[in-house]
Amino acid sequence: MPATAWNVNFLRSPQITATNDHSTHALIILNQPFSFPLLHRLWHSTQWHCCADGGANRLFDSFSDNQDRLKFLPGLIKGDLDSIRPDVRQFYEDQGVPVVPDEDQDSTDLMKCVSALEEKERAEDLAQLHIVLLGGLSGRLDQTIPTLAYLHKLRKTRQRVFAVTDENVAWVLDAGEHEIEVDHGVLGQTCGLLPVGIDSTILSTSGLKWNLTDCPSSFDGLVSTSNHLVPGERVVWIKTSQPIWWTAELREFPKIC
Ligand SMILES: Nc1ncnc2c1ncn2[C@@H]1O[C@H](COP(=O)(O)OP(=O)(O)OP(=O)(O)O)[C@@H](O)[C@H]1O
Ligand SMILES: Cc1ncc(C[n+]2csc(CCO)c2C)c(N)n1
Repeated sequence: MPATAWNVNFLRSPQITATNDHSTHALIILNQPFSFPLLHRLWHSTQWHCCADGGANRLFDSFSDNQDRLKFLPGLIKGDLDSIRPDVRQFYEDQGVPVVPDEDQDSTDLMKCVSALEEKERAEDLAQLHIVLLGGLSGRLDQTIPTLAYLHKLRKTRQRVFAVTDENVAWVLDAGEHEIEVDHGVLGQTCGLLPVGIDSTILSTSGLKWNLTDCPSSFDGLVSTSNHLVPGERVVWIKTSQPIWWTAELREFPKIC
């Protein structure tokens, strides 16, 4: 099997990459803090925008006036709607944004948004969009670990699902070989390979400061944390016998005036 190629071009400045193909990604905004530069960048590199319940409050609060708010209207707000504020709900409903309640108490608001995306893909006969989650890696542990678990499950049915915060971009690498294109303008130095949700894996890598060769990794043994990308290296190669979480540090994006 050839190595799976990965890039995080959706995090690059649209000015740098006119080739940024925003028509292939969906953004799901979760209820966790994020900076405006990160939102701005992700918004413009994604085609469909969905807020998971209280994620709508975060989007709304990213702007000081309605004129700017109107430039960032999501395609959908979905969840059990116990977190969205009444004023935020009213504002988006007035703009014609569908605010869809789903009372299911066995699935999270994130899961409800992914189901909505899948319904949209079916209804519009779309090719699968790559999913970008804004948030989901920090905050309450009983929300964070389910995000880690959910992306493990999604890898079986979705091609690409990324979780992005101001500090990290992370995703699950399936068993096999991967080549990650490293954009040093977007990614910081630090990265990790985290054996979450598996008993153990056998890892080999190149392009990192601390490389591994056929090395077992597990919670009982080695976890590659605080590893480094090597300046000048354009590709990280990873071979893993089991799915593994890959995480890389993000550089701070420039302020938007
Ligand atoms: N404190 C948190 N820490 C980490 N992630 C969070 C946190 N709060 C919310 N999220 C993420 O944002 C999504 C929307 O959250 P929201 O606050 O609207 O609803 P919730 O009622 O707390 O979450 P849920 O209904 O999904 O259990 C959640 O599904 C979860 O993925
Ligand atoms: C074993 C088990 N644990 C917790 C919940 C609660 N729960 C999980 S997702 C969700 C919806 C939140 O919007 C709620 C309330 C459950 N159903 N089953």
